[in-house]
Amino acid sequence: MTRIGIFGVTGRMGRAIGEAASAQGATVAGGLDREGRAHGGPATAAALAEASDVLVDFTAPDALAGHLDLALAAGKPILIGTTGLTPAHHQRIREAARRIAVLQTANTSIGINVLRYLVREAARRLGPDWDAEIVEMHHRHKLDTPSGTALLLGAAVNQGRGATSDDALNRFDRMQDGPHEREEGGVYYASLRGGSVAGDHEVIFAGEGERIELGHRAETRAVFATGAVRAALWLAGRPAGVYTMQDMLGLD
Ligand SMILES: NC(=O)C1=CN([C@@H]2O[C@H](COP(=O)(O)OP(=O)(O)OC[C@H]3O[C@@H](n4cnc5c(N)ncnc54)[C@H](OP(=O)(O)O)[C@@H]3O)[C@@H](O)[C@H]2O)C=CC1
Ligand SMILES: O=C(O)C1=N[C@H](C(=O)O)C[C@H](O)C1
Repeated sequence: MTRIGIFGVTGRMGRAIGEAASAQGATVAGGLDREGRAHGGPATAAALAEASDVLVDFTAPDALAGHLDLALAAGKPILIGTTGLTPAHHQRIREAARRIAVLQTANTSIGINVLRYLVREAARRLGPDWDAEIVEMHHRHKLDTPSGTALLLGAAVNQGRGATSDDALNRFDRMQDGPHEREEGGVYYASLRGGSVAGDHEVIFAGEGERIELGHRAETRAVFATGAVRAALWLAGRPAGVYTMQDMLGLD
């Protein structure tokens, strides 16, 4: 049985992953909270990494480097689900992936990863004349804005349009530089926070006289947890490298 070690075991996602593991033939090796306290399993972080076949990280960006170091020291694969990552974090992931398998994704749900594919293909065919607007809503406790998934969907728009980079045309603040017209080709973001919403995302392509709306609603955090366990099982035993949910699902 594959043993999963959970960084962030006391959090919303950590608890949901604990609940999802056994249904997929996995077991929880143990987990750590913010202070590095063990909750089940080995007493230290290093011992937890040793006792796990695969690690998962659903914590906070400033914890990423330490968790990668633990995975590297133990030679164990790690799934990074934490969002709000900067380019420096992504660089750190690429460096670690020279020696261990790392799957980084802002969203482990199957539905979002299929939506990502649909959005890229829609953007490719529609072109920049169709204005792209991304709207997301999450629970009141979420810290990062926009969501990692909104950025992932924006990257899909940029890729579909053949932009020079995944975030080439991103525009986050409509009021920056004062009132002005929408920039042609820009990908704009709107974030809502409130209540207990697990995660809603919508990509709107607005053309002249018509609109296409592609969206996903997570009705429960269990969809992320189930996808995370599936991805962790897939990752266990893989050779070093950076992996994505697309690799796991066989989507390009
Ligand atoms: N990729 C995906 O599919 C998904 C990603 N996420 C992302 O996962 C992350 C966690 O979300 P969620 O579970 O809702 O958050 P919670 O705040 O509920 O849980 C965070 C967990 O991480 C721990 N933690 C917080 N800060 C640190 C730190 N600096 N070092 C080590 N551990 C820390 C907390 O410990 P303590 O209890 O002691 O505070 C807790 O166990 C967020 O970035 C979120 O966006 C969320 C859902 C799906
Ligand atoms: O914090 C959350 O809850 C979620 N975070 C991820 C994100 O930032 O996209 C994924 C999901 O939407 C839930």
